[in-house]
Amino acid sequence: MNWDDRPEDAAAAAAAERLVGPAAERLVDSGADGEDQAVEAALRPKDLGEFIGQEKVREQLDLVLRAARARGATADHVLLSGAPGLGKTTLSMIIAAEMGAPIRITSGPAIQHAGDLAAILSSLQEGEVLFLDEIHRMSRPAEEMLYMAMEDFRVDVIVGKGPGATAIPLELPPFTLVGATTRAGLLPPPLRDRFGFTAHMEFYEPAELERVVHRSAHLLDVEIDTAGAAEIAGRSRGTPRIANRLLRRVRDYAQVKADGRIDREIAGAALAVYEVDGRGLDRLDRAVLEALLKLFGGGPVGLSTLAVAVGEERETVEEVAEPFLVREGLLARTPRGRVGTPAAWAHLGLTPPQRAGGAGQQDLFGA
Ligand SMILES: Nc1ncnc2c1ncn2[C@@H]1O[C@H](COP(=O)(O)OP(=O)(O)OP(=O)(O)O)[C@@H](O)[C@H]1O
Repeated sequence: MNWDDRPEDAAAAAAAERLVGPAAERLVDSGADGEDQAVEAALRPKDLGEFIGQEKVREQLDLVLRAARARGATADHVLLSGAPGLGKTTLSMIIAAEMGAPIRITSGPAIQHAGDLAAILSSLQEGEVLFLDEIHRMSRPAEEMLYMAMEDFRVDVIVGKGPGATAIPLELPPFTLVGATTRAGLLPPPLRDRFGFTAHMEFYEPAELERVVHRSAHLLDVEIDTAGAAEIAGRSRGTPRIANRLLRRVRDYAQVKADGRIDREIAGAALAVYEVDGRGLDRLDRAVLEALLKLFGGGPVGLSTLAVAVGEERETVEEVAEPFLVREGLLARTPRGRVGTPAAWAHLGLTPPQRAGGAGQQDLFGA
């Protein structure tokens, strides 16, 4: 039996108190929203020197780009993998800027037919950077066309249908493909192998995010002290996009409730209004943890049951709340279901129940 779907659990949970409503717009979502896109353009670092953190990636990329420039060649294709909001788009723009090349931006889902890709590729200028976001979501035929384009700078355009169809080879100017993906493991090996340089982007350390916050505050003309920046950085879930978004909300608060300057107290008070706690958990994250600990004694409990208890879709809990909770060591996915860790009990200020025979919560992790 799949422990996530036990009907008795679902029934029990359905009767349980609903802790929250549907997932609202989340301040701590690492994806971009409309407002972000406009501000992000202004806040993006323009060259590798301005790009904060990711030391190894920066060092390696710097070598790749310098060497290409020295040879007067187009840079090798680059694959960037990592969670949303860590700076993949920013890096692709930096690659273009460092190479003195124009950039074309598109995404996997936008390329459903090989013809869409052929149209883009055939209109590239020599040396141009093609940024393909969510490259793992491209259609199969487009992907196959991309193999040849990356390797030989050539595509075969199929004209006609059925037995009369002919392939017309089309020469392409040399270009640099920068592919971005949140799931490098989903890329077929033939595609992965065609990238000359692959970089995995890690979540940022609090000290790095503090620098991101200081830099953005400076660009937005906001006064902020070290403690205020640290407060925002600590709640930003390792993600520059979230740090920038929280900074903007704290700025609003500081303007309305104080004199516009941000310190630890103002940052803390502002983020309390937006229900982002000291560790970066928001209302949904805490609702999941609270249900897990308070309603189900810390688990193990099936995912569907947990989702019903918080009044959310199973996918929302699994894809939106859980990855961060797991990363933070607050929730564990065990074969018997979800379990709250000792750190989760501590974070919510609750005491774990003693199990029969004196077994504590930790014993569940061996399941
Ligand atoms: N290393 C960094 N230093 C300073 N700011 C950064 C850094 N990385 C990202 N940012 C800022 O974070 C925001 C989001 O970055 P970006 O759009 O590049 O992320 P992404 O990984 O492409 O996200 P997605 O996968 O959702 O497209 C931008 O405003 C950018 O300026």
